[in-house]
Amino acid sequence: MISSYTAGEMMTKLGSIFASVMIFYAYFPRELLDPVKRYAQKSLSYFYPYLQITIPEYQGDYAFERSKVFAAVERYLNAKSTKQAKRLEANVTRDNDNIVLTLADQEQVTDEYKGIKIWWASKLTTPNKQSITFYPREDEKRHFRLTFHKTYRDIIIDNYLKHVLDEGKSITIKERQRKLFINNKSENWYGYRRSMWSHVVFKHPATFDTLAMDPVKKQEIIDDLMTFSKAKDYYAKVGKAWKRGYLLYGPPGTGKSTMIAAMANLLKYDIYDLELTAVKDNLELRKLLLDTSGKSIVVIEDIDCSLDLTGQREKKKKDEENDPIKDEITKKMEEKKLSEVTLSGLLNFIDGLWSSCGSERIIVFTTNYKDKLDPALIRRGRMDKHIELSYCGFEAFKAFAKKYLNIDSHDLFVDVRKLLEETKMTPADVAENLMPKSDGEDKESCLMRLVKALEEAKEEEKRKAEEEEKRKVEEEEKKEKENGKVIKEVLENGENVVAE
Ligand SMILES: Nc1ncnc2c1ncn2[C@@H]1O[C@H](COP(=O)(O)OP(=O)(O)OP(=O)(O)O)[C@@H](O)[C@H]1O
Ligand SMILES: [Mg+2]
Repeated sequence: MISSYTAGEMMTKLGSIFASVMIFYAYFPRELLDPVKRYAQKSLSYFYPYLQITIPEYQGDYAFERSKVFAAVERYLNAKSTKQAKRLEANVTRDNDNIVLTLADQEQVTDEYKGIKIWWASKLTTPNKQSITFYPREDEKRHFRLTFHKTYRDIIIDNYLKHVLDEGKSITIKERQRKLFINNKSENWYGYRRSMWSHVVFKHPATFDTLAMDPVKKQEIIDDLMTFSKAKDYYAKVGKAWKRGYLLYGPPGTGKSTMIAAMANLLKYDIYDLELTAVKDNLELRKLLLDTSGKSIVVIEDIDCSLDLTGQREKKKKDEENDPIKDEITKKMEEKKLSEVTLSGLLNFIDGLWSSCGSERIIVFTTNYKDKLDPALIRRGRMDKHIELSYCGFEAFKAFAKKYLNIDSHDLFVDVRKLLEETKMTPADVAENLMPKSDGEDKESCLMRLVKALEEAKEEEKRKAEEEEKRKVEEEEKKEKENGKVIKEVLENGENVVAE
């Protein structure tokens, strides 16, 4: 009989059966349909050896926040589904141009845990009531359903679900968009925007690979950071807060800020760039601290210029009248118009950071003049590791040559090495001279430019040293002359006294 149907007739027949079922559903009284459905499900579950767990996207009808469990499961399944599922949904992440693939509706993936097979499915339910809403989720409700054999009930509930959540969370951390926070002036803390920190997406390209410095020193810093980031249990065991302080010091242009970006990229932390001069007083500083979160680096750049160490400065004023460094700091401080934050306020801030909410934090200070800082500020326990970033050495130059010119050796390297030993040039200047100025510029002319710049710098240093020497000699001569004059006067006076 069936074979006598053509394909077209077959489709028509099936279509009419489907239509009849739909009409039956639509007109059959709901009060009768629900108990029938419930009864059918109950009898089915009696014979059905599997258990199901549903994880809804929003818990409760009026929940505005997406369930964290759902989000973690979603991340976990996304990682699995890109390899397994045939139908995926592509979404663009917020503030970003990355594409994230998620399981499409009704799509399934299988997972295995300690030899147990688990089936996951993504479901979308659309209620048939007609409503207009601002929240699309009210129309569409998504959930994940996991199915497994009931023999494994305990292991799935006690172990597997925890494993999924942990994995999901760690993928979220790995893939999350990191942020760079900058503190707002307190005038803007309230009102429309109501925020102590403004943020942008943190996308600095610096990494430890691109940071040119002595490889041994670099590896030591990387190891220190990695040990810190994995030491949750250790810190808990010894009863220390899971925090670490770094002081980066060295002349301008030696890569202090670049290293902070590399640290954040390595550990995948957010950065809180704290501008102390925009903070009115110690109380505000404390409030800002409370508004930061874990997995972050709190940075205070140019700490020497941001803080009014009045007490100390007044005491030292006499001895430092001719100190050009101090003059420069004072000038910078005046330009920035100081806040009322005091040294003790800052010390409390750091200690507070150590003991307050959130863990896994790093604090970094940068300065051009380490010696000018109050020892209390940088003692171990506050600043655990002091890192000096200095003028460009040969190893750092080699890293730049690899990065910009893709070479490991060249005849001119000998000259560069000698010149770098004889003169001081910051990595920023070496990079600027070595970088090809156009697409076609050849390696030799880039190296030549650097050699020339180094020679000029050497000449300049020599000239300055000679000038300084000349100045010293002149000063000596002047002093000697004055001393001679005084002696002469004394002698003359002595003769007069004798004559009288
Ligand atoms: N060691 C380095 N490796 C790679 N690039 C560097 C290094 N040092 C400096 N640079 C380059 O030089 C520029 C200036 O560096 P950076 O801002 O990190 O210096 P800084 O030490 O923070 O200076 P300042 O004390 O003035 O703040 C950056 O654009 C960076 O790319
Ligand atoms: Mg800097």
